[in-house]
Amino acid sequence: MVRIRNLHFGYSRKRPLFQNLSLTLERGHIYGLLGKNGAGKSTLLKNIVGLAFPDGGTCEVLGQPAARRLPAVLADLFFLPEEIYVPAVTAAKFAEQTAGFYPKFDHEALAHYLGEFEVPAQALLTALSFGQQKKFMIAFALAANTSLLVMDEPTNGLDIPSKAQFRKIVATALTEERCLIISTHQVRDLESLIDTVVVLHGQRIVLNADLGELAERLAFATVPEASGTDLYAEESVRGAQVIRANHGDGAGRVDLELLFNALVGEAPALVSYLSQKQPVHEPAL
Ligand SMILES: Nc1ncnc2c1ncn2[C@@H]1O[C@H](COP(=O)(O)OP(=O)(O)OP(=O)(O)O)[C@@H](O)[C@H]1O
Repeated sequence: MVRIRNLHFGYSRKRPLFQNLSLTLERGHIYGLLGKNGAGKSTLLKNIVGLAFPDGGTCEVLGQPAARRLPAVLADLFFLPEEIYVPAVTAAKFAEQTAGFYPKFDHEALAHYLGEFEVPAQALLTALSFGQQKKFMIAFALAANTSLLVMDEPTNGLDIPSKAQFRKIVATALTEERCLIISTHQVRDLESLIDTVVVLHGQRIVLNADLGELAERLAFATVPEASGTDLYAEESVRGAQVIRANHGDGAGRVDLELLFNALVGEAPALVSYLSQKQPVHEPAL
């Protein structure tokens, strides 16, 4: 679905943002793209949807270079940017005017998602609050039913109940045919939604791993004191939060925030452990 090889990209030649970045994304998955502020998540998504062009390497989507922006590819791809702008029309009018760009658009699904999100369908979009506008656009993006759906920080501006609704609705929208990429720097927003975690750090992808596999290999715990064999430890008010090798104690829950902190903190023991038997699809760690 998305195949990036040795991508080089920078807004200026002096400050490359990506160097030799490789990433493969497949259908039937919800990917969570995590990275610190300024790591380049939005820029990577823009390369994927053909709004930024590689300086080197390749970025292919649906088998075509993304930068060519072929009509057949654009009809099967939806990009929801972080900043949204809506025209002064109702939801129904917007759908009438815009759905035609997406051959698989599902009007019934749009009505259903708007109902779930409690977005008034008869109001002018410009009269909605920012959070309601965002929920409208998320509903529209899901209803477009494209093979590739890319959402940049979709939970920004959503209140707590809406974030839970978001997770529920997105989970029901995934099919074997679709690939969803959701970027965020608010790691907790994606817990219990994504099945694969992708971490962007230091100009490259440092992790692209199935959460189930990670849960089998790693154990996350809060303990009174960290031990020397821990792969990563972080002090907290309740003791030490640690990541340990899971020696067959069954798969638990992956603490995404702790894992993320460890990877962007370049925890050498964890990086070395994960690279012993690669759960990642990229030669990054
Ligand atoms: N149009 C642009 N021109 C020049 N520099 C840019 C442009 N857009 C982004 N940048 C720079 O590229 C870097 C990565 O920005 P980007 O928005 O991709 O990061 P991000 O990981 O999405 O960050 P955040 O989590 O804060 O949204 C930042 O240093 C930013 O200042």
